[in-house]
Amino acid sequence: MPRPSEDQNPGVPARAAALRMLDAVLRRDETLDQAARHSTKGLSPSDAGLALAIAGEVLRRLPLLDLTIDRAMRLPLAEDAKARMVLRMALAQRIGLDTPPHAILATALPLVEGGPRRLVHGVLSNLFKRDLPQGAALPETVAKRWEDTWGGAEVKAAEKLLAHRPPLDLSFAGVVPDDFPGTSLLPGHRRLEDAGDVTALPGFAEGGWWVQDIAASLPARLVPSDAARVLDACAAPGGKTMQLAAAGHQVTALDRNRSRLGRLRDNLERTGLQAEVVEGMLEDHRAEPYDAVLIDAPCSSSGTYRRHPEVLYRARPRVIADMADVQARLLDAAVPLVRDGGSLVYATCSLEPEEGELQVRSFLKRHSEFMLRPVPTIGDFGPSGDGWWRILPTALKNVGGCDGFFACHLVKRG
Ligand SMILES: C[S@@+](CC[C@H](N)C(=O)[O-])C[C@H]1O[C@@H](n2cnc3c(N)ncnc32)[C@H](O)[C@@H]1O
Repeated sequence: MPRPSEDQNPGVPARAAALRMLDAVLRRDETLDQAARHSTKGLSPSDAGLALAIAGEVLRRLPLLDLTIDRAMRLPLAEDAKARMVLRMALAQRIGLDTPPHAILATALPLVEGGPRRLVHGVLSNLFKRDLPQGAALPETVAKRWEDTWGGAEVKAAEKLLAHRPPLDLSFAGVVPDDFPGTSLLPGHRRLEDAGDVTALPGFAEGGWWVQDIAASLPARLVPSDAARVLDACAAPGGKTMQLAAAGHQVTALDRNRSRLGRLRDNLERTGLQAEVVEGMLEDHRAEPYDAVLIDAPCSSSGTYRRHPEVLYRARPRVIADMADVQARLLDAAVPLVRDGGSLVYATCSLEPEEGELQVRSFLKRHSEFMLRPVPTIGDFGPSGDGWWRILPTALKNVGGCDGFFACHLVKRG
């Protein structure tokens, strides 16, 4: 995409970067993080942060923004028109970031220089005089899928959570200091609203804690405390490896992705925790059977919609089906790596039954040597279905919610 003349207003480069990011996410299927890496090159950290925030606000509200735009147009605007994206960004800044109308206009119009400038100016001037819809909305296909699977209350809860940036959850390696800010919802956990710069929080340099959504902290809690050797089979960037190491297990952290393993090593170094780090595929991993294997499997990530709203556009049925195939292969590959009587913990940050309930039921049909051990109730999280944790959007809804998640504990008969 050509870069507009960005010297007109100091706020334009951040908006131009947001435009490039949205194009990369919605047309080239990139994640926001991937898109941010190449779209924000050369920007100051604060401009890069602003570009990311604008793109995120658009993705949280896209269906409502389009409805508002379509109602304000006399002639329909093409779905992929640049003017539509500029209008979406302008409305998202007004609604989600409270940017003043004059600042929005001054930075939006240069993006359509030599194009439909008058149209964009007219539509925005008109819309800024009206009440704009404040909420967020799931794409229609996702809302329908989740309503069919989980019911309308879960869709409503998801849309409510999506409208706000989520609180920050921290997991602690040891006892949480009494004077540490925030609210504790589980042992070893603190939740902070508007945490700001995490590196400025007490204990960052000492590595006593790391950022981890509370739902993502559940699977490692299923590994029995007496499991000596534990394989974290899809380990990077290491949230669960750190939990397991902090709980005293002897952990092998395996992952196929070298750069993500680099982040895992950095995390271990910062927290001073120990694990054997192995780069490789679970399918090729050969070792003495472990007391427990944790598979935090790659998935559609649809449960992370609050922090990564682009998953709502990327987690299409084809992607879900492909990831379910990968997960089945990983589960099968783990079977010989679990000792008799040992544990296999399976988890995904997905709200799709194909990556959770259905996956496990079909594994149990293929492997009669395994059985489900019901998960316990800890804090507000209790077992559902056949005895797993199915974490839905209504979970913790009065205290800021959490990621959608699935986790279960399988035991190999001894
Ligand atoms: C959901 S992420 C894991 C997150 C991690 N457990 C944590 O808590 O930070 C899934 C990981 O699986 C890894 N992965 C995917 N296929 C794999 C395979 N066949 N063998 C090993 N790792 C794999 C990916 O590289 C990715 O890092």
